[in-house]
Amino acid sequence: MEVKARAPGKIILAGEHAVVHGSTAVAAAIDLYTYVTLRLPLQSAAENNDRLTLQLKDLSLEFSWSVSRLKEVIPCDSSTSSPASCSGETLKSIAVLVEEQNIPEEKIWLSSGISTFLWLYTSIRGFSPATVIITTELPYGSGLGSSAAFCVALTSALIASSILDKTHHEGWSSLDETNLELLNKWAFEGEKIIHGKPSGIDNTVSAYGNMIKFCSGEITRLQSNMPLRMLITNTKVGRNTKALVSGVSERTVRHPDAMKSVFNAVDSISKELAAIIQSKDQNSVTEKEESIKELMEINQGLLQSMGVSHSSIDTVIRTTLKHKLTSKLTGAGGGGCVLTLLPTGTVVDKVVEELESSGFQCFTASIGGNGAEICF
Ligand SMILES: Nc1ncnc2c1ncn2[C@@H]1O[C@H](COP(=O)(O)OP(=O)(O)OP(=O)(O)O)[C@@H](O)[C@H]1O
Ligand SMILES: C[C@@](O)(CCO)CC(=O)[O-]
Ligand SMILES: [Mg+2]
Repeated sequence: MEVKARAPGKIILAGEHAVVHGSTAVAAAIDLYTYVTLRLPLQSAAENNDRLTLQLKDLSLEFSWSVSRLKEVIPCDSSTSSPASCSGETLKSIAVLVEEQNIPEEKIWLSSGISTFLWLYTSIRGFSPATVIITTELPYGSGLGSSAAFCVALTSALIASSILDKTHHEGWSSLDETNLELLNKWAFEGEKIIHGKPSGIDNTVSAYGNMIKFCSGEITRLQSNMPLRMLITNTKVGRNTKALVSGVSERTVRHPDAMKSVFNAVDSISKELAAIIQSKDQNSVTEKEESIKELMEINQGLLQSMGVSHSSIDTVIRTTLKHKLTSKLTGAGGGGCVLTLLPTGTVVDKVVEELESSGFQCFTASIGGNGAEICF
């Protein structure tokens, strides 16, 4: 049997980092996906094939464990029908299984993803053989939610494999609300292994799609009433969300009052942004775009004060400003991707040429599309 699933990456329009500390944030799905194919052997063949294999196709990497080895190392009680956190002890056992795979040194950043794979797989499907093939259109570790798309797509495929009604649909179809809620909870637990202390916004927007306002786990789906175009520039500076999130937490412990004010300001920015995007009033689009521009500028300043910007991000901001365009980092920062608002009528050729001549990679993506989907 074969099940396919896909889940989108995201951009955060306002509120990253502060959202981890209880502020509101606004995020939208983008039309770049992570795809998972789950191949389960037929019952008769399962006896001869007792392996769980993970293929990361884009990286030409394959990892494989015998099911008996998994059973020997991973505590059995980790298999449960309702989403629960991976204990420190289980994570240590899983790390042993990951180390045995001798991941190439230059790809060692994959370790947390592979641990998450082993944990989600064995928790949801138990100790059974399968081949899981993963491909992605998202750059890894660049602020576009590659980790969340990975967790959501994987969990969608695992949950879909246990849905009994496998009526064949043409193409991709979404999951029902109950399964969406379930997979989102599992994906959040997976994100914890990769991010340490995620807010849950990335897995939620990847699971549900569209555009959302998110605050302390509360989701409000937003209906955009204006055109919103963003240029995405990948600085190609590698970074890791877990380290950046914990850096902000450490700063918060050192300066609780000052940081509280920063997080409050971000909360106001996100709420105002959500209101502008949803507003049906006939204010000219130009006026709304001017307000969004200013909010992005203030948000970027606050992200700078949280210590998560980077000289490469500053270069993108300066370059786009020469073309009268406003930018802010998106996702965890520290490098990664930068968003530039493209007001109606903007011609991007010149600014893209200048950014790319500095070694950055630019692209546009459609904002606010589908969430997790499956295909039998
Ligand atoms: N397709 C994938 N296959 C395996 N592991 C993946 C995949 N995508 C992401 N990961 C894991 O997620 C890690 C990157 O997650 P990280 O949260 O640091 O960045 P991001 O999710 O791209 O950006 P952000 O969290 O800022 O949106 C990788 O180092 C890897 O461990
Ligand atoms: C930096 C952060 O706010 C967003 C990463 O895309 C982390 C999180 O919310 O989990
Ligand atoms: Mg991430």
